[in-house]
Amino acid sequence: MNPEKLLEQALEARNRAYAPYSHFRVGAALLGDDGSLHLGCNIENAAYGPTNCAERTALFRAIADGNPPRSFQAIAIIGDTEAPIAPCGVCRQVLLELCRPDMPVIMGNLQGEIVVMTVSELLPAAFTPNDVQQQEGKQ
Ligand SMILES: O=c1ccn([C@H]2C[C@H](O)[C@@H](CO)O2)c(=O)[nH]1
Ligand SMILES: [Zn+2]
Repeated sequence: MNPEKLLEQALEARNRAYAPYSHFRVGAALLGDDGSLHLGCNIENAAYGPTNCAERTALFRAIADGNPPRSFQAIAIIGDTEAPIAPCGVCRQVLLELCRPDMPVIMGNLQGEIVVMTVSELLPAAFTPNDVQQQEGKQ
């Protein structure tokens, strides 16, 4: 699937956003290695903190549906931003955990602008799953 088509799917997912506090709607579409599609939207909460971003909704949904970590081809994200929307820091850390570091993150906005960066480009000098696994080896 090309980046534009995956962004179209993310735009569909954006319609499902539950954002009564910020009114800022975000959609995400995660493409599996097997061609499966996993949609996510942001889901807000009156207590604010429990809010889940569109990216994490798509990722957690895919994992819960039985897709193994790092079995994804790409994720597209769309929001009504001036420049193509960039994932928040928490989502970057989750992307690094559950996706391959060279996986493309396709970022878009409603004007049709697109920026593509890899997961590791979005979170340089990261704390990684490997750092914890090395500690396990010392015990
Ligand atoms: O990349 C982003 C940035 C923000 N949000 C959501 C969180 C919150 O519901 C609203 C405003 O930050 O947008 C996302 O879902 N993804
Ligand atoms: Zn986020």
